[in-house]
Amino acid sequence: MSRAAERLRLLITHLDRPPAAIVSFYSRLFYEENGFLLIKNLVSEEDIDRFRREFERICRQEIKVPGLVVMRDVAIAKSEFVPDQKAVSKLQDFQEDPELFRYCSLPEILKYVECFIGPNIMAMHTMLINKPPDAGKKTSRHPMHQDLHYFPFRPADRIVCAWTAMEKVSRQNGCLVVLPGSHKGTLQEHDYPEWEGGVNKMYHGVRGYDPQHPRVHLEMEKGDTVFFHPLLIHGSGMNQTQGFRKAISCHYASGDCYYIDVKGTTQENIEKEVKEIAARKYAVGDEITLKDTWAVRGRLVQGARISM
Ligand SMILES: CCCCCCCCCCCCCCCCC(=O)SCCNC(=O)CCNC(=O)[C@H](O)C(C)(C)COP(=O)(O)OP(=O)(O)OC[C@H]1O[C@@H](n2cnc3c(N)ncnc32)[C@H](O)[C@@H]1OP(=O)(O)O
Ligand SMILES: Nc1ncnc2c1ncn2[C@@H]1O[C@H](COP(=O)(O)OP(=O)(O)OP(=O)(O)O)[C@@H](O)[C@H]1O
Ligand SMILES: O=C(O)CCC(=O)C(=O)O
Ligand SMILES: [Fe+2]
Ligand SMILES: [Mg+2]
Repeated sequence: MSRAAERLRLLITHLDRPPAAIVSFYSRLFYEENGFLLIKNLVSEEDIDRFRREFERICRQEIKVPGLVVMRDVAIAKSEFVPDQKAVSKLQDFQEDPELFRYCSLPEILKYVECFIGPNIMAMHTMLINKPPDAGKKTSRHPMHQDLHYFPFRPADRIVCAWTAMEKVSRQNGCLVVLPGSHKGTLQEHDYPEWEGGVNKMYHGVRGYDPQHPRVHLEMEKGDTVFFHPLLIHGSGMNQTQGFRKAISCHYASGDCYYIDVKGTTQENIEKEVKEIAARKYAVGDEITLKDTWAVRGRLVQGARISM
């Protein structure tokens, strides 16, 4: 951290009731310098319990949600056991589930999001991550990556992710691991890591990041929320407990972001995979672009949808 930020931090910790303006200024400075900001106890226990119950209903197949993608861990998918609802490792694209989507509109979340990306706010990508106990092959890990690799829209500074712990997350159950300051770099090349035990579909890892870069493990309590920049290099460790580690997240972009053509860029490989999946799932041809797959999923949650 810069000396300015460190002095502010000391000031805040030494004051009984630090002025809100100082806390805000420090928070913003911390985000600019590190690429993430952790806010403790932001989402209520009651809301999280409701999200959990909705997740369980989906797993039990009591409701069907249009567009929802249910992922199973690759180790479980390839095992001989019949996968039950417990084997769900991730829900993706829950924008058509009103109960889960409530997360994306929570005022306490949007208050921060607005500070980072401005008043026009689109919820672009939603996930509920249910990291399973590792079956022994370390496939529960999420390789280090930059989320911008998946996004064909810009500018990067007008995109932010909110990620809320739905229970205590620790090094034991595979908390987030971040490389502070890595968001100041550019988008790197990503590909599947060469892991012996296999790797989940689309879990690309950043190629050749500096292993000497300091790492921070973000241990969090239920309701704690981290906001992070789409260029921040992050991942998560393996889940060495018997419980399923739960988190809910949304990627927001400003309503006045613009789409880019990823042809000829490092993002070509992910575009190819997304197109293959879209073709299978929606029986569409090659005319569908990466842009289209995002434009249909994005939902306005505040302000105006201008160019997204
Ligand atoms: C409109 C397209 C939507 C997709 C867009 C996704 C964009 C992601 C954006 C992310 C933004 C930011 C954050 C980045 C985070 C990175 C991610 O989380 S991306 C990961 C999300 N992954 C997906 O969305 C993958 C989409 N899902 C699928 O392709 C399929 O569900 C499937 C994983 C291939 C499973 O297919 P399905 O037919 O349902 O399952 P089976 O019939 O049981 O298996 C078929 C085959 O696939 C193997 N398999 C199953 N699960 C996995 C897995 N998790 N990883 C790898 N392989 C898997 C299974 O073993 C079978 O293989 P076999 O050899 O044929 O036996
Ligand atoms: N050999 C490796 N190659 C590439 N990435 C790795 C490797 N080992 C760990 N990572 C990545 O580092 C992050 C943390 O993973 P890991 O499970 O090793 O936890 P850890 O941070 O080393 O904590 P612990 O030491 O408690 O296991 C994950 O994103 C994981 O994918
Ligand atoms: O919850 C996790 O393990 C992190 C997932 C992640 O970084 C992602 O899906 O982009
Ligand atoms: Fe990520
Ligand atoms: Mg390790």
